[in-house]
Amino acid sequence: MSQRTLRGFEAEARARLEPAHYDYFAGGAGDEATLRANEAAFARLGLVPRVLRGAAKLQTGVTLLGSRAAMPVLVAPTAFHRLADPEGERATARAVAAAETIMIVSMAATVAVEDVAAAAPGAELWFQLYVQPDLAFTEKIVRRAEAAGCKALVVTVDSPVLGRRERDLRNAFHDLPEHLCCENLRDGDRVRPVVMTPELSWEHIDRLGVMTSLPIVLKGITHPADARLALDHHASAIMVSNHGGRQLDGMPATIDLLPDVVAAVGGAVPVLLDGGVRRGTDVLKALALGAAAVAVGRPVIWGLAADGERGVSRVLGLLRAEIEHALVLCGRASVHELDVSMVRPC
Ligand SMILES: Cc1cc2nc3c(=O)[nH]c(=O)nc-3n(C[C@H](O)[C@H](O)[C@H](O)COP(=O)(O)O)c2cc1C
Ligand SMILES: CC(C)CC(=O)C(=O)O
Repeated sequence: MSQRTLRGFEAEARARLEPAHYDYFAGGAGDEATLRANEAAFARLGLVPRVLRGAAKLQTGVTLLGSRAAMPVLVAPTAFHRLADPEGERATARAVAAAETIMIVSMAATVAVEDVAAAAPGAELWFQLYVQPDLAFTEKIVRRAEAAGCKALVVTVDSPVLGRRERDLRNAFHDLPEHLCCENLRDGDRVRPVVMTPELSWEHIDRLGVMTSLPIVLKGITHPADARLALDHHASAIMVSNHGGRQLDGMPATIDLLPDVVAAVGGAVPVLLDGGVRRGTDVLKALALGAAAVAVGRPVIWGLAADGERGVSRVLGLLRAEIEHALVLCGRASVHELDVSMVRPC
């Protein structure tokens, strides 16, 4: 067992998971070119350190939309945690609370958002929403997230339809097992399916802005023109994401898309990034290129499948340690001191 790196956790998780469930978590859309590109692009960037700057006392904390995180790494929203561990999202949230960071709870969680919040008092939770075509039902979901104490609404905008995931097609993985369901979609005595909204448009974002006073984060913005539109439509933050390569295959890596989005936003709101972050040095590269923080998706699932809450704690702890180590080696005392001059192709 090699659990000294985030990638080591994947091997352990793979050994424990049902093969079709492993494929669901690990896989991407189409040829999985974007899935591979996300990690490969980080490897093509190098960090150029400064020296002799006496960086002994480190500062890794960030504040995002009023939520405090002890490191610039959030937990990205991922569905179906109870496929990885019986405690599911409860275990993830406890580990996130201990690591003092932020969990973006998926609308497609297998534990209700109220129960996630109750399991981890003190955890900073944001809620991810897929706008449902039934806007009255969408509003009910938003109200539940607000009442559970979620501090931001993360609206996923890259999924007007679901990506074509060929591993899932091959495995005929369409549904959760009988004993699990998307608890946030309970409606009376039935559970609604997750439905994508092909007609999703800026008008929906405007309506959500009226519906809630929570800050709205748009997840899945990649084109600079959309980043500018997001500002016009009062987004409080933007998340550069290609959904971990699970939606439009053939998209560039997120780290390669980040600089143009950062330039378009011009500092007006925080820009977050996810996709392929596997090392503390990846976090530093993203921050140097203008991200306010990053999020990790699969590594958290690998930790959860390998060893439940402890596994997620280990994954988050490894990232924190790697960030601190890389910061010192880069001659920086704070995650706020990173700038574009320290990133070069390698
Ligand atoms: C198994 C799995 C489930 C996911 N479920 C959701 C989801 O419910 N909502 C969402 O907005 N994104 C979802 N995502 C995308 C993640 O939020 C994130 O964009 C992606 O995982 C980041 O890439 P990484 O896995 O390389 O860190 C999911 C990703 C995975 C791998
Ligand atoms: C339930 C799914 C729509 C969750 C998701 O976003 C994903 O699998 O990428």
